[in-house]
Amino acid sequence: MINTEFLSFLMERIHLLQAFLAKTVESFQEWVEQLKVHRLYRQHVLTFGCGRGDRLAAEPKSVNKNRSKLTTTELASSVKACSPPPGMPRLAAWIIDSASPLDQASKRLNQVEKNLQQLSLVLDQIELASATDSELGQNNLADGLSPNVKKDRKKFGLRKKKSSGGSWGGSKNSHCSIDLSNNALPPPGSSPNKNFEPSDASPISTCSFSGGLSTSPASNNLSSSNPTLCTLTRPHSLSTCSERDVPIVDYKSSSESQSHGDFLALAKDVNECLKSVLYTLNNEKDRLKSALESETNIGSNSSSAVLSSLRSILSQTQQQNVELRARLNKIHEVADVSDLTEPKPLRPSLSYSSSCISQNEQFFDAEEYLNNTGPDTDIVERCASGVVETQGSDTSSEAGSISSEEGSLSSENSELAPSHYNAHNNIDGSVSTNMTGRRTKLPCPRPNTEGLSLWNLLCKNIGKDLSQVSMPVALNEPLNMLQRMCEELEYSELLDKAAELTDPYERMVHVAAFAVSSYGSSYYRAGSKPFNPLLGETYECVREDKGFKFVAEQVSHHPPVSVCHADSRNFIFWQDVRIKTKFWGKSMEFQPNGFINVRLLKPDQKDHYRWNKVTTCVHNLFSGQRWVDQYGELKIVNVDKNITCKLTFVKASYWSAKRHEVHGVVIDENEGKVVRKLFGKWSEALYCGVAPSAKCIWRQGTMPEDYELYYGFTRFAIELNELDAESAKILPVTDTRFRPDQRLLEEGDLDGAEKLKLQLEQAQRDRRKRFEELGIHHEPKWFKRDEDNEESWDFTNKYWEVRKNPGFQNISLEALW
Ligand SMILES: CC(C)CCC[C@@H](C)[C@H]1CC[C@H]2[C@@H]3CC=C4C[C@@H](O)CC[C@]4(C)[C@H]3CC[C@]12C
Repeated sequence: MINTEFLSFLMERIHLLQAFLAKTVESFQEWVEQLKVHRLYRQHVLTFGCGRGDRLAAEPKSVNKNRSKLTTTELASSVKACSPPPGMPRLAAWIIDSASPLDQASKRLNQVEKNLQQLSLVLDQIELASATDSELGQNNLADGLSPNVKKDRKKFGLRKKKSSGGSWGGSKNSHCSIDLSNNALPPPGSSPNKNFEPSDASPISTCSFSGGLSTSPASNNLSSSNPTLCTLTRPHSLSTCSERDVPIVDYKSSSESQSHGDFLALAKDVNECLKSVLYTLNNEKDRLKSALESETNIGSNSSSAVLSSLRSILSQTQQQNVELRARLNKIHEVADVSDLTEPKPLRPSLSYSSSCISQNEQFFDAEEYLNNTGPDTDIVERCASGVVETQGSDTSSEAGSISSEEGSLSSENSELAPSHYNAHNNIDGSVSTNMTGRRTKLPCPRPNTEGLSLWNLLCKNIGKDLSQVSMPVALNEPLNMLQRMCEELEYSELLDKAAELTDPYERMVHVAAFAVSSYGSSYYRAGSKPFNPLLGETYECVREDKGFKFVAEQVSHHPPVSVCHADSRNFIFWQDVRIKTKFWGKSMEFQPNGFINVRLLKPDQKDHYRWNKVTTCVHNLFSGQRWVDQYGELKIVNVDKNITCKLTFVKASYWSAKRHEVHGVVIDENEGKVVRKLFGKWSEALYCGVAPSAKCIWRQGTMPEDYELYYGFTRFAIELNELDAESAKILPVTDTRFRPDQRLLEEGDLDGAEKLKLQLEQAQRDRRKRFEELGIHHEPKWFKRDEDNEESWDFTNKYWEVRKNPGFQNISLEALW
């Protein structure tokens, strides 16, 4: 009775165990699958990098599906194929190392499942036997086993076990010891190596078997229903497992007792296997945990290493910066600029460009000395609003910088103005100045001209002379044509250098570089046009640092003609500019007529150079991205020495990537041979000779900070319209610096500028009318027509005489505004 109870109890436990195991196996296998996928993903990451790893990670389902079809061996071999290189992260190493134990554990669980099925069959047998025993009350064979069972037991290596006390007998009440409790297992979280060691060093080898037995008809059924079981063998390792802790149930030489023996052997196997699996899992869990921890540490360590190296680089750079500043200050202190002081003592000058020719000056960056006061947001907002109208176009001049191989600089200084007063300071009252007191920034950035329809304007004026068409002031830059002519002297050092040279060819080379340099800054100025000067308007620029004084006057309104004259110890420069404009639809061409003249004063007075201007073209008129091109032939003639220089400005072509190219030759016309070769870019530099040994004669200077926001002005251009208190007392009222609409534009007051501009233009028309009615012909104040050449204008030098004595304040000048 007890026996039956015990059996049913056992049955119940086994079913429970089976159900539990079925679930466990299922979820374990699921987990193993997931792990496999993850392992593969990590392998991909290791092999191909994160990009592909991510891709894999993005398709976990498909990977999972595909991968689940792989056998464990395939997986293991694929893992081996991608073995991590030495020094790879611990996590990666774990992924690869864990492949084999986990696969084994998975196999073992499968086995356990099968064993449980066997157990249940054996139990059925036992039940059957005990029922038969009790019902028929008869014993079977003497040893309690059928011949078949005996055979099978031999075959599978199963044998009866003795109890721990050595007795073969035992109580029927003895417990079956399929120990599912955790007692024999390591406590959670403990290291399996320390706390739990299976009998064999390798948990895999301990129980890598599959059990299978049958003696009874039931087991025969089993064999036939599951043929694999018949072929399964029990390895010797089982004996290792089964030597210990086997609970003995003593049955008196009956088939039942033998079945019990089988049952116990199987149960013990299951127990050992489960222990081993648990061990493996715990082991792997711990290893995974420590791998993860170490990787996290490595990650944080490496990022902190990067941070600390960045910090040290930063501190080094700061140190270098401090040293550089100190050096610059020293340079500045010892810089000798006295030799530039002619009429009055000269203040230290600041550089504008990348290089210059002067020997005893050194380059230092004006920005180091900034007071740094930019326009505030208020001004910017004002700039962005309002659209005004302006008039016509014109010529102007620009300059870049010079360079020589020795390294040089171009510099500027102020006109003796001791105070930094600017009659039209920044709106917020601040002035950004450099060391000499000259400003380094315009008071306001260029207004936003989006939405300005140039197209409508041009359509309305088709057929008209565009120089006479009034254009919105928003299209203007706060400089006029007279000032742009002065801008051509930015690289006047080239002329100083030319004057020093005794070789006439070299002198020509430097004059040619000066001619090219005047186009340099126009590269940045496609966006806006200079103001048209009013008739009688003048502009003077005294640059003691550069050693020249310049004066210009608007001598004609119809057609607009601007003339200028500059004096220096080393040269005289003069030119008259009339611009012919052609509108081509999307682009506009400007052809300045007239000549530019330079006379080098050293070593003799007979070195006169004259040249024409090439065509300037503004492309993409109606889109924001206007760009400038220069093309044509520029011929410089040395009138006195019969030496010429022919320069070609190559037109930008759709078919070529080359832009802004200039090349040319210096020809000794007396001998009819090329004596020098020149090449370069008008926006960059001009070289003499043959590459790669060519010598750089001129290089465009660096642009100031935020130049795009400030009309693309160079530092030299920024200073041209500056008005300080002292100059304000000296200058004639006709000087451009007093022109109010241009000043308002500079300050960002578009509405005010527009209104004033219209008023001034109207006043000019009225004046003209009045003069015509009175029969008075306008006579330029400071220039007179060349008697031999109607088109040409001579400077009378009266301007400087009157300036000196009695002073412009003491003579009456026509009020233009
Ligand atoms: C519709 C608008 C925006 C057109 C703008 C036209 C501007 C960019 C044009 C008009 C007249 C042109 C100037 C004409 C003459 C000279 C003299 C030369 O030695 C250098 C280039 C320079 C100074 C040109 C620069 C570009 C220029 C200023």
